[in-house]
Amino acid sequence: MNSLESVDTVKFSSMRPDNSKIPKKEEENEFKTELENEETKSISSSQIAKSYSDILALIGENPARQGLEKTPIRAANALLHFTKGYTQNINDVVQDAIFNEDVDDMVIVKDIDMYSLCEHHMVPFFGKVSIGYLPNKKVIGLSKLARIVEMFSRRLQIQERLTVEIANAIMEALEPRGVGVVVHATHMCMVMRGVEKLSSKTVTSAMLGEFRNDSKTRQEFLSLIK
Ligand SMILES: Nc1nc2c(ncn2[C@@H]2O[C@H](COP(=O)(O)OP(=O)(O)OP(=O)(O)O)[C@@H](O)[C@H]2O)c(=O)[nH]1
Ligand SMILES: [Zn+2]
Repeated sequence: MNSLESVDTVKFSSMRPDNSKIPKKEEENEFKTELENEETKSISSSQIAKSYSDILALIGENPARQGLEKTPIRAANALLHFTKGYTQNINDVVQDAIFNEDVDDMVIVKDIDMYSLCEHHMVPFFGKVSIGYLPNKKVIGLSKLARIVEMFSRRLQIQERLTVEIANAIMEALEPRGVGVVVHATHMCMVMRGVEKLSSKTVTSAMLGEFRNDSKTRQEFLSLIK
């Protein structure tokens, strides 16, 4: 097995050698202490670092030269940060920050910074996320909307799925009358390589509940996030 395969196995395989299913990260984390999570992270980062060392050699670099000595472990820790969303679930993220409140007007948090990695090239795409919802006697802590964006963007993604996952998670956690999510992003895989279109922006949206069914609600949201 080469080292890239071993990284695959550590991070992404869902089967044990005896073919029993390894629990999903979310399930696993419920039973793990913080110390065990730290240990898992350190095993993953040293295995990923080994692979980065191989990659440095494969691109013609000398992984042993002074400037690169710590690069594999730095890059491994950076990759684990960029993909930390795999270790989070919606309950941990939202915690108890859902409050009963007799309000029913639209709530919007706009221009939430978002950084993700495209799943096709593992190259960054980044931009802004705007979220609106119509409360149904409950509101969510505002920071939790940004934390939900973090949870789904810190994974390998495509922009369309990221947008829908954010909307669905808010719908399930808060049960509002509707949710709207709009994402504006620049894909570095279209800027630094490939078609090399510096100014292109991708816009995606997900509209659920009254945001989908009622054009006035949708229009109000879209004009407020302009
Ligand atoms: N729909 C969608 N496509 C994406 C996203 N991020 C990257 N892509 C596209 O994924 C596609 C992968 O196409 P391929 O032809 O398999 O890969 P490629 O040869 O590297 O493509 P080019 O980027 O055109 O050079 C490209 O068209 C990318 O622009 C995303 O978030 N959503
Ligand atoms: Zn890409």
